[in-house]
Amino acid sequence: MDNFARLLKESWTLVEEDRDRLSGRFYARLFLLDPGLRKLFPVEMTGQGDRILDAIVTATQVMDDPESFDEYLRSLGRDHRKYHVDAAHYATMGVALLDALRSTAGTGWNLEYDQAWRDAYAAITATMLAGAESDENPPYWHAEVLTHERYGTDTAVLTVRALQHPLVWQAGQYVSVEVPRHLPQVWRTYSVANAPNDDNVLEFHVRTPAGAGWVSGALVRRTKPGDLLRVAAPMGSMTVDRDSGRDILCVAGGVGLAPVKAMVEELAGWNRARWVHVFYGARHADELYGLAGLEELVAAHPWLSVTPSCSDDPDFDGERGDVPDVVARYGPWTSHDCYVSGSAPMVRATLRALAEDEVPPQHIRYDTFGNL
Ligand SMILES: NC(=O)C1=CN([C@@H]2O[C@H](COP(=O)(O)OP(=O)(O)OC[C@H]3O[C@@H](n4cnc5c(N)ncnc54)[C@H](O)[C@@H]3O)[C@@H](O)[C@H]2O)C=CC1
Repeated sequence: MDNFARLLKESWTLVEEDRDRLSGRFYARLFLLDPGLRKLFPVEMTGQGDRILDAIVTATQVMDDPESFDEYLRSLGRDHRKYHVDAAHYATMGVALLDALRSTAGTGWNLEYDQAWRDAYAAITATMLAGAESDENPPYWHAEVLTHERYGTDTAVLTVRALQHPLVWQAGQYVSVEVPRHLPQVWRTYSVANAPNDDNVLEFHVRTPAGAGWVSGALVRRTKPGDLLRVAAPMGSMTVDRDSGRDILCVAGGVGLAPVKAMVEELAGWNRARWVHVFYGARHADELYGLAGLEELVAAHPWLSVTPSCSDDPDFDGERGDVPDVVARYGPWTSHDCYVSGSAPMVRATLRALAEDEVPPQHIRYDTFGNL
């Protein structure tokens, strides 16, 4: 690790235990510097602060990996067009961030850290702005809800049509979604659950355990056909490597099935020679909402196999246990390309199982929603 990356990581340890205070100070300073910025943020700010800081912190922590750094930031810049942020806003946010870091870190902070964060922030925003400027798409698409199906009390599968412009994504990517009617200016990310198509139709799988997740709650319980959503730029690097001849392992937990389904649908358009194994885990059998659809794909494609499993259902007539353990039982996976999608603990456990199996890390792809 070079000195610059070391300074960023080291200085972050001074504030990381104090995220709430850092976030509070960042916003207080930001709105003092430019009260006009307040209107770019949702009325209710709970949780919002962490999202922006998360993005900046993730960026500083991957600075020693320039390739992923560059693509991550360019897509973040494209995505941030939905907030209508411009170069002047980024400059003001930089001042607020440095002030918040200094005052939260206290006496441990020094001039070297200060300079490292200034340089990092300048590099981050330059790349984000370059990403935003190179994007010819609108900042977001209006999207009409076409269908909305509920599975149990907390899961929904919905399809939407992006209206004003072709929306180009790659199977496995995710987009942020806003429900303007119920929660203006609050955006959350969802994986697109179908392969790219000429009809501009996107499918989403949403689950919201009781009481959690405002946007997911609105999408599951309050959204209906005809409603208008907003969808922003596609992001994420969990996409099928078409140049690889390796067979494929997909591990999906719950609604983590969404990107896996999109990838399998896309593979159906061209794959002939690669075996594809999907492991699909839920807690209870009645939560395997996507199984019937997967079985239809299995019937149509001889290269596809699907193994469902349940972790908390003693009556389930199939594999039982946490999905990473089930995957480990079926190994070795050393010669496969592996794709993992689900909650952070499930992804972590799967990465551990694959590491024990000695799968080379460069053959594993996943996107993190939340800290791994
Ligand atoms: N691209 C991605 O990575 C995507 C991720 N997601 C995330 O997937 C998650 C899905 O949540 P739910 O539908 O509620 O599914 P869930 O949390 O009920 O997960 C069910 C499956 O995950 C396994 N699992 C859960 N916790 C585990 C642990 N600690 N260790 C090992 N295995 C564990 C269970 O064995 C079961 O097979 C959400 O957090 C969502 O944000 C959703 C869509 C795409």
